[in-house]
Amino acid sequence: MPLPAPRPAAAAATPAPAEAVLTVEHVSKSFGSNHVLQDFSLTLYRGENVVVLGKSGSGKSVLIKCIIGLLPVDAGRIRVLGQDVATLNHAAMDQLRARVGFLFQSNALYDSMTVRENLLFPLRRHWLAHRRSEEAELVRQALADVGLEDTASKMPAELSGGMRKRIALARTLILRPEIILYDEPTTGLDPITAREIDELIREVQQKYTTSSLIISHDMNCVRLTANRVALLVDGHCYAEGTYTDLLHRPDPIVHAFFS
Ligand SMILES: Nc1ncnc2c1ncn2[C@@H]1O[C@H](COP(=O)(O)OP(=O)(O)OP(=O)(O)O)[C@@H](O)[C@H]1O
Repeated sequence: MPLPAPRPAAAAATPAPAEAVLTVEHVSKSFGSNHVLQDFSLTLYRGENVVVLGKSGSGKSVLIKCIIGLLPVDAGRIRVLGQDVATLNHAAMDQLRARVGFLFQSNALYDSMTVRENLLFPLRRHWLAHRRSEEAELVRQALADVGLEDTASKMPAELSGGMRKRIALARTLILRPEIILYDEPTTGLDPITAREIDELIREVQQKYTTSSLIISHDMNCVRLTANRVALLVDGHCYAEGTYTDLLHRPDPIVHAFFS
C-alpha cells in the first residue's frame, strides 16, 4: 500500500526524548596536521531526524565514515545501537551494518543489475530472507514505500536521478534499518525532485520510526527533514537546536548558515 500523502512542508515537533540510538562522544579525527573533528559530540534519539550542517570540507563525510567504522577515530567513542564501534570485529560490524542503512550521495546502485536485483543484494548478503516468496514481497513493499512499484525490472540507467535516489532508499529500507545515515540526499537534484526526496525522508521516519542522521548543506532539506540540527564548525558541534531555534539565534556564526 502506498504511503499516505505527504504532510504540509513544515518541521514537525520533536518527538519526546527517548532512547539514544547513536552517540558520538568527544570524537577527534585528524589527517596529519589537518584536525578535522575535534571533541565532536552528538546524540541521536530513537525516531528523530538530526541534520548535521557544515560547510564544504568541514568533516561531515569523515563523521559518517567514523560512525560506520570505515575510519578509526583518534580519540573519543562512538556507540551505535548500544555497541562501541571501535570494539567490533568484522563479523559484528557486518551485523550492525544490517541494522544501519546508509544512503550514499552517489546512490551506489549496481548499473548491471535490475532494480529487483539491486534490492535483493543486501537481503541475500545479510541472509535475512530465505524464501523466494518472502523476497518478492519485501521487494514489492520497499518499492511501494518509495512510490516506484513498477520499476522492478528496469535498469538503473533507465531511471531519472530522483528515481535512482528513491531506489537507493528502497534498497536501504528493505533491511528495515533502525537508523538511516543520509549523505547529502538532495545534492544534484532539481528543487522539485529534492523536495520530493525530503518528503520521502519524513514519510519513512513516520512509517518505520527510523532515526536518521542526515548530512547536508541544502537548507530546504534541513528545514523539511530535521527535528534537530547540529552545526559542525571547526571540528566540533558548535550549536544545536531546531531549525527555528537556530534561525533566530543572534550569533553571527550560526546566522551565517541561514543567510
Ligand atoms: N582519507 C582522507 N585522508 C586525508 N584527508 C582526508 C581524508 N578524508 C577526508 N579528508 C579531509 O578531511 C576534511 C573534511 O572532509 P569531508 O569530506 O569530511 O568534508 P565534508 O564536510 O563532507 O565536505 P563536502 O560538503 O564538500 O562533501 C577535508 O579537508 C578532507 O581533505
